[in-house]
Amino acid sequence: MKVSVSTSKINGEVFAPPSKSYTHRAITIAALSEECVIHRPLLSADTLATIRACEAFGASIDKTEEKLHITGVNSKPFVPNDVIDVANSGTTLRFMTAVSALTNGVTVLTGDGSIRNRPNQPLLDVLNKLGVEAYSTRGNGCAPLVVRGGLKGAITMIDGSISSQFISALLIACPLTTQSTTLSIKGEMKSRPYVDVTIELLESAGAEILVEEGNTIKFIIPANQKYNLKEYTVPGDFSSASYLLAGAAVTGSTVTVKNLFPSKQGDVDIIDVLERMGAEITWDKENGIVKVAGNGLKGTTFDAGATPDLVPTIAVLAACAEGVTVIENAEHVRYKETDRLHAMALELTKMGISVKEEPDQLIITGGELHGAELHGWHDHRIVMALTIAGMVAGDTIIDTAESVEISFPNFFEEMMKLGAQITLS
Ligand SMILES: O=C(O)C1=C[C@@H](OP(=O)(O)O)[C@@H](O)[C@H](O)C1
Ligand SMILES: C=C(OP(=O)(O)O)C(=O)O
Repeated sequence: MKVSVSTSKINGEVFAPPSKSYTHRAITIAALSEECVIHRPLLSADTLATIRACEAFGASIDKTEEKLHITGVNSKPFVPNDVIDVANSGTTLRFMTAVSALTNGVTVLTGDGSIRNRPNQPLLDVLNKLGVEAYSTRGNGCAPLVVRGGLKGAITMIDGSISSQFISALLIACPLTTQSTTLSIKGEMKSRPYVDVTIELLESAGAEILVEEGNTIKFIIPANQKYNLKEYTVPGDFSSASYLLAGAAVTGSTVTVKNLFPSKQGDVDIIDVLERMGAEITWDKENGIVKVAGNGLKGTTFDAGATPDLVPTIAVLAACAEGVTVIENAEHVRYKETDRLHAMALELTKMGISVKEEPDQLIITGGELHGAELHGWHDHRIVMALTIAGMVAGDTIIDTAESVEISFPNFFEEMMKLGAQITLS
């Protein structure tokens, strides 16, 4: 699908969609519990992959738009009777690799072309130290993965610089084993807020994880725990909201986004960044309402260590701002659905913006965007960010637009309701 974007202003009120990260965790932890109702889940291509995988492990899931009723496997996932296909979802692959380690048989996990190029070796290495046989069929750390269950606790270590999803996955599986686990983090722990989201959900399910901060972060995971998630309401998604808020900021529009309550999501930082760049922004935390009005933006420095998913949005804000923006500490942004540093550098350059790409940085000099034919890289965040850029430039066509299905299926409809001049073909 292609999206054609003309210069647009957007105005009005919109609800942020439910959080993808919270939905993945709620489904997985509910599937390992006995019985749970999840209210307002995100139903998107990625969370549907998690639903399918949990069903393959023996959970039964009844779904409507408004809720999921999950009958879980009470800590004992079955051996799936087919390969698990996670489609495009990294979170699903990493979480289900760890769930596979809890079975008493062999699971094979694979996904689409993008997923089969994303790294998992640090997770496989730790699982092998925890009594599991886990390997990549091609020996390169990428899916297809094979996991023979038998997870036990141990004292071990993992590299924190590639993906926090490895840590979240282990935090979900290890409490259900018969020996405790201590997991130390080697190097800088990237995307830390996502691990905090995992712990928040585990605690809602009655689990206990101890965290030792210090030069080395340590997670101490007591054994023989059970999950008892009974009822959970998914909060709004700040990463998805970033496109709505940035869309208003770059087009000089006024937009109100609801369903944005304080949360452990790191991407809540978008509010701070917009403020720093000069947008007029207010956040009524009690009522979960963010209101933004576009104003001439100016460049900033942004550390992407904790919030990689904001990078495409901030790259577009930078392109529309006066002066230079440095997006730094961003190497891990290359290991997503696509290499997002490279993709954004290339596409913004096509729109006439000067972008310098370093191994872990983008240096973007704001300027006048012009319309262009752009590649969406089959990546939801690239497509949504470039749509915002197109609303400034006009005459912009972006391919692979269907990929918004991954996290924000009604993105274009919501934008059109706000007045964006968009056509799909
Ligand atoms: O755990 C999660 O829900 C996620 C963690 C982050 O990945 P990394 O930890 O690989 O950076 C983020 O980019 C992804 O969109 C969702
Ligand atoms: C990287 C993302 O998700 P995942 O890792 O689950 O594919 C994302 O949503 O931007």
